[in-house]
Amino acid sequence: MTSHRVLEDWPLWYLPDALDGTRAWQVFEELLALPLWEQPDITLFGKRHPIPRQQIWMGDPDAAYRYSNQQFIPVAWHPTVASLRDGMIQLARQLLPDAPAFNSVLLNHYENGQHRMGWHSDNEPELGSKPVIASLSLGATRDFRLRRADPACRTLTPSFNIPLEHGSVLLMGPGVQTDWQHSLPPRQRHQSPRINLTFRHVFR
Ligand SMILES: O=C(O)CCC(=O)C(=O)O
Ligand SMILES: [Fe+2]
Repeated sequence: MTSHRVLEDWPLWYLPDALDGTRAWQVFEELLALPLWEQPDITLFGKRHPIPRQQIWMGDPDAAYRYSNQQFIPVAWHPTVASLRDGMIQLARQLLPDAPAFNSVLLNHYENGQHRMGWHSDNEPELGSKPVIASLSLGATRDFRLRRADPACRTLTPSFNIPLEHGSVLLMGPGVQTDWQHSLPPRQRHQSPRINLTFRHVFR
């Protein structure tokens, strides 16, 4: 499998053909049809807004997760997602032999180019101090943007985009969530849907 090391000093890899294209489209259609997608409200500066995307938390029953001040109890593993999880654990361990077994996944559905995700790091305490996250992308290619978490570092290390293609995996290893932030900026001209799955290990 092809893997590109994205950064010299951090364990970040891009694997463009992690999932075979035909299987990836089958999975995409299957996940798109799940009756589980939700668009919860978040509170920003005291005002409630629906999040600009749809999501599903899936995982082991005790892998509860806090996100944007809300507690999410994961829904049970869908068999297709469980089999993707097993593949992602194997893949992660090829590059990071100590990678933990993923026990939860956040699925995001970006219906069109207006759907997006703002700057953040996945550094919630339940992910531990050295999170390993495998991010699988399906459907439309969208730019994933990275910038240094410390604003003082941003002049020396500029922000950059990685276009995440259908069937690709971005593997983020220890340190990436500490030193970097990421976002999925809106792209007005992109109208087709995308699904992203970030496999995580939640400590409990
Ligand atoms: O959709 C993406 O590629 C990013 C998703 C993400 O950053 C997250 O779920 O934490
Ligand atoms: Fe993230």
